[in-house]
Amino acid sequence: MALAGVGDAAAVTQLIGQAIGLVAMIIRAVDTVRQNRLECEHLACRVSTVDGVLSNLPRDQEMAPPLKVLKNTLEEAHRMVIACQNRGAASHFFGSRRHADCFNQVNNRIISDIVILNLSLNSYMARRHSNQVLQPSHIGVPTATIAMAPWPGSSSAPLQTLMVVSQQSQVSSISSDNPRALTWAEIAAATSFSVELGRGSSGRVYKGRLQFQFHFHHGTEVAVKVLEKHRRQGVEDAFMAESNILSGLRHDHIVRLVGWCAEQDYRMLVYEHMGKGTLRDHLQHFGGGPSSSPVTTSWETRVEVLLGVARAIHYLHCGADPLVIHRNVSSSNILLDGANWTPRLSGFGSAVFQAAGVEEHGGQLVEEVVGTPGYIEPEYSGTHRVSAASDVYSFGVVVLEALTGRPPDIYGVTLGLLVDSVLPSVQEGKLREVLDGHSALQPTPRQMEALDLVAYTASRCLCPRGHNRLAMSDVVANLHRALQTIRSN
Ligand SMILES: Nc1ncnc2c1ncn2[C@@H]1O[C@H](COP(=O)(O)OP(=O)(O)OP(=O)(O)O)[C@@H](O)[C@H]1O
Repeated sequence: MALAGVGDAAAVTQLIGQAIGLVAMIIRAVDTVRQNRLECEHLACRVSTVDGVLSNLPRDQEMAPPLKVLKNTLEEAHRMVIACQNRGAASHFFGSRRHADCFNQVNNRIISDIVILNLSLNSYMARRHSNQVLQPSHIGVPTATIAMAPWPGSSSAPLQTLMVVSQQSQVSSISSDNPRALTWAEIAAATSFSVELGRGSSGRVYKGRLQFQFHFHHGTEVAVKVLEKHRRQGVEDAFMAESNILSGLRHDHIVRLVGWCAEQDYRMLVYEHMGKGTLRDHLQHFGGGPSSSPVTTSWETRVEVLLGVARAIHYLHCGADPLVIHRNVSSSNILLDGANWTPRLSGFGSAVFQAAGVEEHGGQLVEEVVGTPGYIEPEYSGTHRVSAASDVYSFGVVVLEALTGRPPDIYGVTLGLLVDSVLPSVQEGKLREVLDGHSALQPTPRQMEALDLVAYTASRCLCPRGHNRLAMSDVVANLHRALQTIRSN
């Protein structure tokens, strides 16, 4: 593929700069609006999610056409917000049109513009990938074009997308089954919505089995997440984040998205079913719960699970393209494969693309602090600036949970957070006092040596940001060493 020439690259950079500038102008203008305040705030929230996408775009000529369309929409959105600064300007701008309809239209246009931009990005990355000579570690190949249903509010012409396979050595070996748009009828054929697997902040998850005759997915067990219709704005953003981000990720320790459904008001995400539940399910024998699984009864399996998840987060931070911050790493978002207990990171509804060059400013500014209580990094919750280091902190809490078997948020038991109640003992070298007391987990001296390293790693994930907190690459290295120590037992 011909890469963009210098002139093209400069023009694309300029377009990106203009679009980012418009995003900032819209967000600033919303502060002073007097009319339609709520709608303007929703609009600002929507456009702020565009920011991360824009910052990560390659300077390639292929990006120019969708960028121009997005820029026009942002200009329209900016004019709308400015018009809302006073009543006279608003009635002049909207005329006899319903204000809510105008906001809906511009919101829908922004969504469809981002989807088209994302499709161009995927196609660019697929072509770039196919031009590279595959090294032995590059498992998987770029894949076929798949049809995607028209997004509500977008043009009625079907869109085309290409999925890419990342170049990480841990990329999934599954190469031919890419996420695709599913119709409501296909979902209804797959599930009766009677077996509930769990509930998240955005909806319920049901078990199903795909019925695609003559398709390799026929008979695949799936988990169907139905995003609830209330809180439309949040649902739309979670759906966009999860479908956009997850469909570009390929890793053995990241849950696989099979497809999505965006028909009329429905927003559903379909994943490969993970038959053994979540890591939290297997740790909660503390206070009563299942107690016979290898995750519950074996230090080796626990450290294997932690290592797999650490690799997945490391891939998000350093290997994915664009890079991703998960923002909701927790033991409930670590699913276990039914076949072999392989852990897979899930819960990408709050994930964001990492904006370039924001680390030195303390991370990227986000509208809302999201995450699970007990896992949220204090710096992020205090400043609204999220960074890869925020995921490292949350992972540190997961490691403490795996060591102690205790939940992250133990109000009602000891009135506090796990970090506050357990970390001091770990730092004072009294790990044994807080270690999971399950009868099958009495550690041998070699295991204790490994667990000390795991605990030390947790404490270095949980120290204040900038005070020697580990990067995920170091976490992976430490956990790998700990696992080898256990296996050498
Ligand atoms: N692929 C899957 N296989 C089996 N069970 C699943 C799967 N995905 C989710 N679940 C179950 O559904 C529950 C809720 O999942 P969901 O992804 O909605 O959680 P969440 O991360 O809290 O949601 P959100 O990201 O929207 O906040 C999980 O805790 C798990 O029990």
